Amino acid sequence: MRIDIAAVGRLRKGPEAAMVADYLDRFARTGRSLGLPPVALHEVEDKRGGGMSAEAELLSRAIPPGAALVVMDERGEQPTSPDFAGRLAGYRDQARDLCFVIGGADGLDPSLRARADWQISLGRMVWPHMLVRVMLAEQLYRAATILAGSPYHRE
Ligand SMILES: C[S@@+](CC[C@H](N)C(=O)[O-])C[C@H]1O[C@@H](n2cnc3c(N)ncnc32)[C@H](O)[C@@H]1O
Repeated sequence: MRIDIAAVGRLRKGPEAAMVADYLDRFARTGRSLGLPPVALHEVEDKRGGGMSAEAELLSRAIPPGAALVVMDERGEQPTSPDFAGRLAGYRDQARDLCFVIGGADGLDPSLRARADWQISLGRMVWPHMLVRVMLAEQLYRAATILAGSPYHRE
């Protein structure tokens, strides 16, 4: 199994980058004994102003063939953290690769959303894509702690 995040935009050094790195590092350490691999982050940038369709093309190249496509979108399903952890464990148990996709300022091209295996919403409000990276990284770490039975997550 591999886990990737494909995201539009380059995250410069700063608080969001530090938080993403910290949560992904914690995920890697907690996930090791659970059979969960470290997350690889792929940033894509369309410098030609081609909009969502050009971004979709770049994102598609970053999605490993055969990986379950998990699109982050405010219109998606709103799983609980234990649900999210359970689904993550399910993909691991099937040895299925997983790729999370986060759009840019204009959002994700409908063609990408249409072929998603799962659309996850972090609430119905729209968040800046850099914060979505932080929240996704935190939820991955939280999921690993839930699967490990550690007391980080409390209901
Ligand atoms: C600034 S938002 C783009 C919003 C855009 N207006 C749209 O209609 O999609 C950038 C990206 O962050 C992610 N995002 C923003 N809010 C989200 C939410 N509530 N839940 C899940 N993902 C979200 C999505 O991947 C989105 O494409």
